[in-house]
Amino acid sequence: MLEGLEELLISADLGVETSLRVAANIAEGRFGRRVSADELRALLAAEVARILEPVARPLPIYPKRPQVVLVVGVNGSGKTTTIGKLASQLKAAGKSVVIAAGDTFRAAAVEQLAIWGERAGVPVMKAEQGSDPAALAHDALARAQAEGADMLLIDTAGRLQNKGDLMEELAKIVRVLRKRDPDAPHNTVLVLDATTGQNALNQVEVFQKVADVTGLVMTKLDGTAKGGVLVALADRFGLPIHAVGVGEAIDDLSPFDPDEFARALTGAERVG
Ligand SMILES: Nc1nc2c(ncn2[C@@H]2O[C@H](COP(=O)(O)OP(=O)(O)OP(=O)(O)O)[C@@H](O)[C@H]2O)c(=O)[nH]1
Repeated sequence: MLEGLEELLISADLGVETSLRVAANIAEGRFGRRVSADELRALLAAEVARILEPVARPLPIYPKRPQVVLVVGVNGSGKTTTIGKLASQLKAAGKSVVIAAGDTFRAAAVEQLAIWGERAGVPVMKAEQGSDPAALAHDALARAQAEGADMLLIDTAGRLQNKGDLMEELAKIVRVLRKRDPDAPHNTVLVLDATTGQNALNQVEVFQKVADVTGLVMTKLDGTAKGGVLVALADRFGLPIHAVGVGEAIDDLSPFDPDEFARALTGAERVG
């Protein structure tokens, strides 16, 4: 039974280390007793939910204005889309929001963000292609301060091919922001793509080195990827999971619900 359970967990992308631990926790004290498949799924779901509960935390909103949220992640992980969805949610909650299109390297990324800004009804600050993203971040914060905006969301480039450049670029953005506000950025959110599986663990490690990551968003959970790596991430890093992306539309960003997630992952009917 234990072996079967371990295999199931590994195939659900929990990773070997976490799978073994979860399976061991469940098996503890249960040897010699027959457990039905449904019972096993329920036990598993409860154990997964128990690991995830402490990290299911929405993006904290501070009274401080403007709250600066730096959004980092590799290209294609869903940063731009997540910023658009987040801006829309914040706007709906009565917050005034400014977006900075900080991936100045890719013209398409800036255009895409402008479209999201329009949809969300939020201004998007842009700069010329190839210009210094730190200068843009500075101007965007100056504007957000002048307008008394509640939130500033900053998109960044995600070129991991050259870690040194990325590190320098993000460090410069932070340095420049701190000239205007010593506490900025208040949050650094790493966006991860569920379809990258166990690779998400490496991405967290790399981005923790280049930026002070304070929380995660996992995208593309509407596809075939079940996102079991979130359990491994929680187990290993304990970073808050602020939200999950469940589609390409503006409303497709949901709070992270550990019980629901655990049920979907394990196929259990009910948790507990
Ligand atoms: N199905 C699904 N697709 C998503 C989700 N989030 C983002 N996407 C899609 O993933 C692709 C990449 O998303 P982007 O937001 O452009 O990713 P990015 O990290 O900003 O990438 P760059 O602009 O290349 O830096 C797009 O086609 C999005 O529509 C999600 O939650 N579900």
